[in-house]
Amino acid sequence: MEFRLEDIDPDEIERRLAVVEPLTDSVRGLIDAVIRSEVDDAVLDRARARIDEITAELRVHQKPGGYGTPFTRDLRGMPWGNAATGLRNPIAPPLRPEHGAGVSTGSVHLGAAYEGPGGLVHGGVLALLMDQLVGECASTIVNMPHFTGTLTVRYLRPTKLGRVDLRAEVTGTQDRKTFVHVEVRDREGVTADGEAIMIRPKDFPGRDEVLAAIARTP
Ligand SMILES: CCCCCCCC/C=C\CCCCCCCC(=O)SCCNC(=O)CCNC(=O)[C@H](O)C(C)(C)COP(=O)(O)OP(=O)(O)OC[C@H]1O[C@@H](n2cnc3c(N)ncnc32)[C@H](O)[C@@H]1OP(=O)(O)O
Repeated sequence: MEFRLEDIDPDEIERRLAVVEPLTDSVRGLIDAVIRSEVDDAVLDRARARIDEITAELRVHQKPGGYGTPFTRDLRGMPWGNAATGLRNPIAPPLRPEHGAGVSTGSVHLGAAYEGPGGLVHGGVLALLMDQLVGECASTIVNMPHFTGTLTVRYLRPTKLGRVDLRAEVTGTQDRKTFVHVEVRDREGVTADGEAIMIRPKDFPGRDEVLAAIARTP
């Protein structure tokens, strides 16, 4: 986990998102189309050549490694490459968590790209979403990042592709540990639940900047 300060204002964030979010959405559409298209092989071949061209164009100037987790002076995080929530990441559904007092919620639409057994959501995808939500739930309660130490998932019944709702709730804290319960529902009710032991790491790159930003927060 590495945090870095990126000193930009809300207008600049909105300007960047206005460009990249529609691009990310278009690529999500592309992923879905690649999975479900029944066009001729020649059309698929032509599509590949055009996509390769676009990929080469985007690679002319790119970051090394992952996108990282930049944050502003107001502690607004911009983890736009995150696998579950990333606003620049076409494989992220994306989950857009909302946080209350010790409770975090989020809803996603899981289509063909998230399939495991036919017509059903992949168990690993559910674990991914649960992991993210418990992480954010534990982190926002004390405004410090937490790692998932242990996440125990029970798959209670199959989860249908389509709308899925998640809810996480802090059930206790002990020193650097925060305990979180999480539930997943499809349109017919609870399909999976989990218990997480979240741990606030003693140290992580960018920690001093995060602490300084928190100290400035009223
Ligand atoms: C924007 C600015 C920032 C501001 C912040 C505000 C909001 C932020 C919003 C969002 C934040 C991010 C949200 C992310 C969400 C995504 C979540 C993930 O996917 S996390 C990746 C997967 N998890 C790992 O990769 C962990 C890998 N493991 C480790 O790094 C270490 O093992 C770690 C940190 C988990 C523990 O290491 P130690 O050195 O701190 O642990 P020791 O000191 O030995 O133990 C401390 C206590 O924890 C228990 N413990 C240790 N490891 C445990 C484990 N794996 N499971 C359960 N308990 C464990 C121990 O028994 C001990 O408990 P006793 O004090 O004795 O009661």
